Amino acid sequence: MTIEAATGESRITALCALSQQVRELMDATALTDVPEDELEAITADVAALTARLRAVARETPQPFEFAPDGTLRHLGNAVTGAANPHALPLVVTSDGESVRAELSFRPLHEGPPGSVHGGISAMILDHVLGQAVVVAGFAGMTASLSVNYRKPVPYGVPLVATGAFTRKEGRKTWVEGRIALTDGTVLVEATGLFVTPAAWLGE
Ligand SMILES: CCCCCCCC(=O)SCCNC(=O)CCNC(=O)[C@H](O)C(C)(C)COP(=O)(O)OP(=O)(O)OC[C@H]1O[C@@H](n2cnc3c(N)ncnc32)[C@H](O)[C@@H]1OP(=O)(O)O
Repeated sequence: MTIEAATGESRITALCALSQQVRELMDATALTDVPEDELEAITADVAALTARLRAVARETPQPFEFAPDGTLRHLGNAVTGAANPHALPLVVTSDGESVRAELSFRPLHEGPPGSVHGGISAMILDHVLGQAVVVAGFAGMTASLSVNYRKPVPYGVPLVATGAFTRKEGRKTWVEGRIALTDGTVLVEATGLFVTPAAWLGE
């Protein structure tokens, strides 16, 4: 994989603004209660906008790249990508040893009525654990992820996701993490095994 320097920052800013507006559209769609004729009119408007966006299209989302400040970013990522409407987007920070992200789910993420879908929580933890692998100085793909659902995850509530390295053996790295309320109450725990593909090491 080649990582290139970003170009066209003002266009990136516009793309991120569009993605945020689409998130709001998705939220509004999940909660709307407008009459049926209004739904049909809005559907036609959205279809027209979709066609305008598809007029000039990439084959893949925005790539891994170096931002102008020298940091790595992946604007097309489904969890962290500011240019991907699917992403929260999650902002993961690190103290050099572990990783942390403050987040809040939305009604759009509903699984069981009134709480967040378990697969959404697992997706967030997969990413946070992957970042913990990177912070530990390694790189890898998720080989296995074990998730323990302790309590239903509410939406519309501030939460904290954390992840940390536990051990390393050859190309295998184990990490653990959790999603908790801000008072520390653990909602979901996960352990992950990440494997550095032999190809990444030129083996
Ligand atoms: C900063 C960015 C953070 C991003 C976080 C998001 C992470 C992701 O979502 S990644 C996407 C999801 N994961 C994937 O798509 C991975 C798909 N799988 C693969 O590519 C490969 O199977 C991969 C890379 C996991 C392992 O492939 P490969 O390097 O050929 O493994 P292989 O040589 O067979 O095995 C290496 C070791 O790992 C072990 N291993 C491999 N796969 C598994 C597994 N699924 N479960 C348990 N152990 C495994 C093997 O037993 C072996 O152990 P040992 O060295 O003790 O004999």
